[in-house]
Amino acid sequence: MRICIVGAGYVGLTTAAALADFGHEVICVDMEESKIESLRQGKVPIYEPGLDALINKNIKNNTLFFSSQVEESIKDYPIILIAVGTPSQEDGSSNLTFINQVVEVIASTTNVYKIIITKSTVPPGTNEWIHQTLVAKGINEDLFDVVSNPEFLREGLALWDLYHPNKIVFGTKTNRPLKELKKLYVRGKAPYIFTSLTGAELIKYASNAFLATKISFANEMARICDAYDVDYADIAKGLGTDPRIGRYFLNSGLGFGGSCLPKDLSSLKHSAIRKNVETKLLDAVREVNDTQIKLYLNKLTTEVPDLTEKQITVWGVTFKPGTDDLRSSPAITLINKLLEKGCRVHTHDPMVQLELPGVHSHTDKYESVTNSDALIIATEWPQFLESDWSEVKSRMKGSIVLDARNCIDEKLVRKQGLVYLGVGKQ
Ligand SMILES: NC(=O)c1ccc[n+]([C@@H]2O[C@H](COP(=O)([O-])OP(=O)(O)OC[C@H]3O[C@@H](n4cnc5c(N)ncnc54)[C@H](O)[C@@H]3O)[C@@H](O)[C@H]2O)c1
Ligand SMILES: O=c1ccn([C@@H]2O[C@H](COP(=O)(O)OP(=O)(O)O[C@H]3O[C@H](CO)[C@@H](O)[C@H](O)[C@H]3O)[C@@H](O)[C@H]2O)c(=O)[nH]1
Repeated sequence: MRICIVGAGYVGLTTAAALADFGHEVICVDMEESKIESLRQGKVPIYEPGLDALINKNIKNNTLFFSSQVEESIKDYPIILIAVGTPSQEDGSSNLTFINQVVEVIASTTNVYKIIITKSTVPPGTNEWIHQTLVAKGINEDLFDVVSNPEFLREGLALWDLYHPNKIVFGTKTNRPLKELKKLYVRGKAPYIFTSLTGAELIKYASNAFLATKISFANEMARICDAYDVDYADIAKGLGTDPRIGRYFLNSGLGFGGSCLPKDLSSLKHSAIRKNVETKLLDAVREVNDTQIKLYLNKLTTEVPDLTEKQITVWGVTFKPGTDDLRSSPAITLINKLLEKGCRVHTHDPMVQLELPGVHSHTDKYESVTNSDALIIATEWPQFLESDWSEVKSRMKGSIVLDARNCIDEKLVRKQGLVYLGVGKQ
């Protein structure tokens, strides 16, 4: 099949590489010319394991192309897959400017039948709106089908997820595009979930809201464990053995960040309010998450009451391990709070040299702790788990290790005479 993917961001690029590898002819277009230019030369602007090699393989095989001629490509291709960003607005609702731009182009260029697939995460009612807008702009309903096909990939594991989906969701208005849609992906044993346009949109929001709920539940349980001197890891293990609960997404720590969970939670709340539906649970999930950083900072100030002029090292700045993505990273929020309190902040991250005023970034993790009063682990990169704690101790001025992802073996840290702090970790 010939597919035009609009948006060469995280989802656009990973999906383009996978679909080209599945045997389709794929063109990935973006309005950012410099991005397209470097992609044409095989330079991939994001870090995702395996993506660089896959993109270059497909470019060589002539199955994957890049272009900044957005309009021409949309006109030329029979299947349009929209993967543009849908960022949060100040009130928490989704900014649909980029979706609107693409719909405008589709409306002005469609004169033969097209399947228009929305992969971007969009609020309930958006795909219905796309359909109605095209009709209102004079495009005959015989000339298009709108499909809501949300994406569930995780950053850092994006290609694995695209090759091994656990479900494929298609929201449609009619059965007409189904035959073509079934040729799109490698499905394995994943079930198809066929639903309405709005049903598919809500499956995506419900998934991310549920994952966020699990994390906030874990964080609240860790607070209770802390108060009762119980190790939360035991609780997570106990909970996780029940298949009705499952062990995934029960790790406590600084809370959830990234480009999706916080944004989608806010957008879902906004969509509910627009229909006068109360969101007490979603509000509580957000509240717990918003107070996690304060909780860890309070833990730190029990040992270091005045943080002014203290040198604090933060290990891990990305929103989770395995990515270079800093979008809504809890580590960055933490760093900004430390700067506000007058700390001198040093950082180390295996992927990112942080460029932030007032922050000293180091490529070497041991060098980053030299003369520091405290070390905070903000992202659970595997490299941190295997640290030489005697080396850390010998370089630090102070002795506090605040494990804000509950990922370090506290016995190894304490053995070196360091003070180990965690929430729900004794
Ligand atoms: N990042 C993820 O892990 C992930 C996973 C599942 C779903 N999603 C959803 O997928 C969507 C895209 O996310 P992302 O992280 O890939 O976004 P992104 O911001 O990384 O990339 C979006 C790209 O779209 C381009 N673009 C915007 N408007 C355009 C236009 N009119 N024409 C051509 N190009 C245009 C931008 O230049 C940018 O390169 C969002 O709705 C997001 O919620 C993201
Ligand atoms: O037990 C856990 C698991 C995760 N997190 C945090 O939650 C955030 C999100 O993690 P994750 O869900 O792995 O990252 P994303 O790559 O943003 O993926 C989510 O968001 C995507 C975009 O919508 C969806 O496609 C994915 O299915 C969904 O997992 C990160 O800050 C993690 O540190 C925890 O605090 N505890």
